[in-house]
Amino acid sequence: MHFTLQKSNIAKQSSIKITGSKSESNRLLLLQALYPEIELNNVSNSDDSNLMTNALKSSSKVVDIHHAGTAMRFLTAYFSIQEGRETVLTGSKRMKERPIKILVEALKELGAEISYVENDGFPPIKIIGKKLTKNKVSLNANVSSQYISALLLIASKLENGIELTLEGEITSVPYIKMTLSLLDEIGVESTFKENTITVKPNSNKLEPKTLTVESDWSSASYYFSIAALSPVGTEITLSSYKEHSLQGDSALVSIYKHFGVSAQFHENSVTLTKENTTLTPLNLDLKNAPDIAQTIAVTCFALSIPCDLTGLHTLKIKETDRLVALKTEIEKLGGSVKITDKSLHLAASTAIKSMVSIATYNDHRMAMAFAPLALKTSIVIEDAMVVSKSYPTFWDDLKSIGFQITK
Ligand SMILES: O=C(O)C1=C[C@@H](OP(=O)(O)O)[C@@H](O)[C@H](O)C1
Ligand SMILES: C=C(OP(=O)(O)O)C(=O)O
Repeated sequence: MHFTLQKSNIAKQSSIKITGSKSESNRLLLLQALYPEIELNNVSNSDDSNLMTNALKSSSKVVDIHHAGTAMRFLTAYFSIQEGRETVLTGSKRMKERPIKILVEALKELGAEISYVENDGFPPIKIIGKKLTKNKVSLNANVSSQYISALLLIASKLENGIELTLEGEITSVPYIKMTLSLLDEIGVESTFKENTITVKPNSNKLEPKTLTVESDWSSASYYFSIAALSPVGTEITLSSYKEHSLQGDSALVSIYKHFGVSAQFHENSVTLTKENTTLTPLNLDLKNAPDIAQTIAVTCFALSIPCDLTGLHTLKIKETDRLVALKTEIEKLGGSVKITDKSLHLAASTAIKSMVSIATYNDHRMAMAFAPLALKTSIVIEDAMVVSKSYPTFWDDLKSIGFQITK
């Protein structure tokens, strides 16, 4: 279903409650399956987290996780240690193009039994659950941190824990640190020194504990963009957020100062305020926060600021090739974009074309990143319900702050 967003003005003051982080949720759901004494609050209502919950409960042989990358990678590790169980883990057409070989090889090095059902190196995969007895493994850390988090999440259930050597430049580091912090919160010990991570085994029950998932910072990015495109004095309050987050995308707070957006934290929320600022070109390395690249590129386009975004080598294996998708859609709107396989250069724009129809390529972040442009001009977002992958109430929330949206 396509949505038309008429050129809109938003309320001077508004507030939004955003669902729990899908990254934290999908880690904690897996840990809860391993350690049922954990209780969770504010779990994400995203498709990806619902798919994770259902997959962990499912006893069927074929488990389909659709577009959910974290679920695919984390469950590959999880089913590898479900002794005696045979599982075929599959996903959407796009999931079958997202590489998994590095993780599969690492698990096999630990003793896992995994084979490819269709194409070598890609889902679907057949996993025969086993007791994994080895504990030392090394893997290339430059393709996806999700492979590393997957191994870390099951590590404490291995007889000897894990000693992981990370080769090459480590990408998306905050997501690895998030995994280790959550292990620490539930009482599993680990170390991360230089390029080696160790996790201690723990076959015992843990102290019963309730953990509250912080709301999703990647979802918050769209409100940083909205604030940046709004008149000076506009305030948007988002909950539930804290100043010291486990989520690397909380780097938004410092990044969006560049666009005149300040963030004040309260007990359980953060207020974004648009302030007067002089706009200058932006140079940014996003290897630690790849999911906010689309939001930032569109903010720059809307504000006519040239930008150079680097560290984007993981974008081409996400829900779509996000570099190509960004270039194609920004150029439809009148912008000029150059891409390599790891960077994006946006020239200063002159005008934004009106009523352009933005294709979303089964990528929630394409839909959400382009939506703030409605503060500048009318725009159509194709297949708008794609947002449910991470943020099902996105359009209702935009309406509640003043966006005029029709089907
Ligand atoms: O571990 C996680 O929760 C995630 C890690 C990142 O992936 P990569 O490590 O593949 O960049 C990120 O893009 C994804 O949305 C969520
Ligand atoms: C890349 C993403 O998700 P995943 O890799 O888990 O599919 C995302 O949410 O932007």
